[in-house]
Amino acid sequence: MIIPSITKGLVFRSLTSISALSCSSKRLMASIKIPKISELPSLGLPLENAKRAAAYRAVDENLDVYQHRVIGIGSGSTVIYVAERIGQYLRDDEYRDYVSKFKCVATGYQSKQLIMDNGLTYAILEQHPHIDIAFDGADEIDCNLDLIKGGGGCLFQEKLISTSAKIFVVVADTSKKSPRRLGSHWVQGVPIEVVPAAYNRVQDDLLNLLGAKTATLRQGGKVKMGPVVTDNNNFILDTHFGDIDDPKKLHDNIKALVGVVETGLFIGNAAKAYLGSPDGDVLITSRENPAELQNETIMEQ
Ligand SMILES: O=C[C@H](O)[C@H](O)[C@H](O)COP(=O)(O)O
Repeated sequence: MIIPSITKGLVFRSLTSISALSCSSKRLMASIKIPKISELPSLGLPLENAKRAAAYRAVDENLDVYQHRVIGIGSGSTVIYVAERIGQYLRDDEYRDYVSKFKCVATGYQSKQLIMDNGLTYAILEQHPHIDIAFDGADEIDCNLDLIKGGGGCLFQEKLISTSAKIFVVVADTSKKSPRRLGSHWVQGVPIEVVPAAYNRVQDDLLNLLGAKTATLRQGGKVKMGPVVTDNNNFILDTHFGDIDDPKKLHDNIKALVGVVETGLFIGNAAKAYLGSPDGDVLITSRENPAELQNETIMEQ
């Protein structure tokens, strides 16, 4: 079992050094004590337990309630638990005065909703261009902490937010770990956001100039006839290259094509990744220690 990270994390360490707060506004919202990770009821679905474990640990161990002010909230099904955990801090009297001052910037429509649904303050990057910390999911994570993202179609704004953040923390379940090189797990292909008028031309260039095996215009399927349109009114080409030898070079080559807005290759900007398992264990890798497994034994030391 994982030791409850609330007793290990940044939040707790900071708490020990401050005295209790007083504020009349904190009575406006019903107070809860933040649930300990070790005491959380099962969500009934192993994958959801894994995602929640990763997200809660990532928040508890990296969010500095007393120092951080601008928070990036990513997209996807795992980051739901990040927003939920930060919302729990907001409802705890110990932290409310600090968390209520957070400005949360979103990577798309879904994350804007998550921010508001959890009672947090939504803000825009134009007003808050310097993000203290950002949390986001990933579709594949390699041993260098390079990522494929954009499975949910949010890659451009995700890159904007994650590269504007001093600390970028990835949250995912362990199935997202790349078995070999990037591209070997997320075989649906690297998502590439393109200007609609250029999608044919970019598709040809990907196949003929950059050696893509497939470059498929993402379709809405049953929920929307025709191509998926991103939050930025663009299209997405899911482009499979097989195992990617040099993700940075491939990213640079794709970006050089006229009509490309952004790629789902996130190279060199994730500081840490939290990968949850259904039993609640969390594998933590960091840029300094890419292969390091910080399991329950290490956490107990
Ligand atoms: O466009 C979507 C994002 O890049 C997501 O962060 C990514 O697809 C991971 O999503 P999930 O947490 O649902 O696996």
